[in-house]
Amino acid sequence: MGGSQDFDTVSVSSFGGQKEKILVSVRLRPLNDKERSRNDVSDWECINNSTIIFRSSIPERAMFPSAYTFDRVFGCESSTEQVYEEGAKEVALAVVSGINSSIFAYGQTSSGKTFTMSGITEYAVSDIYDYIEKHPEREFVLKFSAMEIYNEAVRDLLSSDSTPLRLLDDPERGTVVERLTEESLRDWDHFLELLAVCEAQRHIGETSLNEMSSRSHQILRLTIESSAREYLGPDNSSTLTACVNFVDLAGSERASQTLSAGTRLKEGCHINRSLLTLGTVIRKLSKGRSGHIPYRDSKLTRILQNSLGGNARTAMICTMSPARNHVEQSRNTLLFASCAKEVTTNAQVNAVMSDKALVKQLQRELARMESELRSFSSSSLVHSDSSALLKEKELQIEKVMG
Ligand SMILES: Nc1ncnc2c1ncn2[C@@H]1O[C@H](COP(=O)(O)OP(=O)(O)OP(=O)(O)O)[C@@H](O)[C@H]1O
Repeated sequence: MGGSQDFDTVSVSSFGGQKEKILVSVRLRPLNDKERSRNDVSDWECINNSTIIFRSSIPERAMFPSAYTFDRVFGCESSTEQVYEEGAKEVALAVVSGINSSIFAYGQTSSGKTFTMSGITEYAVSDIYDYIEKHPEREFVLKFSAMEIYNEAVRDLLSSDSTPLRLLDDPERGTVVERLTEESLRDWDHFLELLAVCEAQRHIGETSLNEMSSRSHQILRLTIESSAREYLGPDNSSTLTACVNFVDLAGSERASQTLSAGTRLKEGCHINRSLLTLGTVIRKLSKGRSGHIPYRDSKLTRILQNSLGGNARTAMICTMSPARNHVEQSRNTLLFASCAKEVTTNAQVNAVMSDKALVKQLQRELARMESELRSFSSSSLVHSDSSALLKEKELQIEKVMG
């Protein structure tokens, strides 16, 4: 297997920040055999590209809202490819331009999260390879890692060692998962091989741990670094780096109830803390940024802090069953989705500068300041300010070279 994530000797700077809302879609799956066999009926219908309505003749349901609007809604006839094209592609592919991105699947158990997310992951990585092929002037390095969070323990899905991994705080990169395997991707086939490894690792979990599939979160992460193959002058010497996360969340039944009522926080040992915290974080962010946002209360929200209101573009696909029997869960999913669409992120282009490029840039700044100092030497105030700045730049160069 590949090496683990290390702290690089590069500095990351972000520029070109753009505020935008999380792209929120809802996907309705068809009734499944089990639902049909118990004569369950479908209560939901997508009436156009962005509105889903509740159609029920039951009078006590009339008090609930009956129409919900999102960026996109997909009815049961929609293919995963369509969901990808219209609900995830633009966000996922931002990664090739140095912008972090995340695609989440949220919904109750067996609503179609894994079905949707595994398709989206493959379509996105295939498009990324297409993009790379069309840009021979740049050199791309792809790294893949995969983790699972179960009962607040983070596990490496590319390693047979199931020891929980620790989270560390890095001043530049935020939360880092210590010793997480990072495989350099050779090609598409290698990617499929690694997906199979993840699936097998998850499978072991499912048989040994009760309800693992719907109680755990899976994060597949592709990190892409790119730089121009030819030297195009000092201003183009930076490398772009960003990652895209494909997040298949735990089943939202139970946890989502706190989002609506805020009262069922104490569900004893069955609480999925990460999912509860995700609900709280999304609810608080949807009301604006005032007050404390409890990212640090769970592993999931710590690891994905940037994707939740930070430096990233984010798409959320909320999956639901159309069955009347699941109406409460479906409403909770729609409530979560409604909060998510109010959340704003601030995606930026991440440029990594090598030590060599950094020294060059500092030397250029130093030369500029020296010439400024000469022309303003008559003013003692400017002189003392500039001298201090010069000293600071010199120290920076010494530190980088040293
Ligand atoms: N849009 C869809 N069209 C056809 N079949 C679907 C669709 N969505 C889900 N399914 C089927 O429904 C079943 C449950 O889907 P899936 O495993 O993706 O659910 P899930 O939300 O990931 O569940 P869990 O939380 O338990 O892991 C699978 O057999 C899947 O193939």
